[in-house]
Amino acid sequence: MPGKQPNLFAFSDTSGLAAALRNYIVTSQHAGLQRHEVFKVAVSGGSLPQTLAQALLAEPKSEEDVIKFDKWEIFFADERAVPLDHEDSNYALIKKELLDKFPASIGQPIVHPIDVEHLNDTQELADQYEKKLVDSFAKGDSVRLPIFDLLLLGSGPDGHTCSLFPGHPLLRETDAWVAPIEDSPKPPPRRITLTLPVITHAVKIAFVATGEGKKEIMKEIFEEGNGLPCAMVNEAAGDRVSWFTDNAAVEGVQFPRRSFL
Ligand SMILES: O=C(O)[C@H](O)[C@@H](O)[C@H](O)[C@H](O)COP(=O)(O)O
Repeated sequence: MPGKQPNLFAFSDTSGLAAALRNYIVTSQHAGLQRHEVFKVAVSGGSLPQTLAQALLAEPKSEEDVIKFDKWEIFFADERAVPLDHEDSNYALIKKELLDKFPASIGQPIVHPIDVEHLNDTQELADQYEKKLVDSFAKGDSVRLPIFDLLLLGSGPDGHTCSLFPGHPLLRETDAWVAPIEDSPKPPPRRITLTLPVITHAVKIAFVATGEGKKEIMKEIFEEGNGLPCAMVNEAAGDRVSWFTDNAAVEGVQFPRRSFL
């Protein structure tokens, strides 16, 4: 249905992509601050944090373009059940790529890592993370789902996003906000992840997918769907979803590109 389709943006290089992503994040930040004076974001791991750093660490072009990092609350869209200083930790990755590089003078965000007390029990790890979401989003009220201002996600070469993998029973989860997974086909196997209802309920969802290695799966996601997790997000959230890609990742993909204005 026109207007309800995801936005597909393709750039010739990562600097063009990063500049547009910065613009999009700033617009989303502005909307979040208008709405509730904070900006609630969840981020994934993989190659995303590096692109994010390129986008966010650039000098602001105007007053409007300033990243108000001290107003951000950062959650993890998925996380591996490992200590926070482990090389597989998404927290460690974001810290290294982004948080540590942001000058302290502009203020620090509130960051919500997993509670490493529960690394041996992924169900408890997920439950405790869900409690953090309840504390932040529900504040004593009963809410059906948290509404993130923005999700910043990646797509795996098999069409997974967060730690939701093709054909996995977790794709049918309807109640939990955060779920454990013990058999992730992408190592490490033990993780927690936001569930599909939480992902598709966000105000905005941005995917970043770059490189030739993504070409085949992008074709499948956009042309066939095939119940792939990324396609499920596209279908459920429609034009609240924006894909930031490079030309190599979408070469030959039959889906209308939008120009980023
Ligand atoms: O923890 C993870 O494994 C990630 O959160 C995962 O969902 C990632 O975003 C995709 O696998 C894309 O990764 P790339 O951008 O590295 O391809």
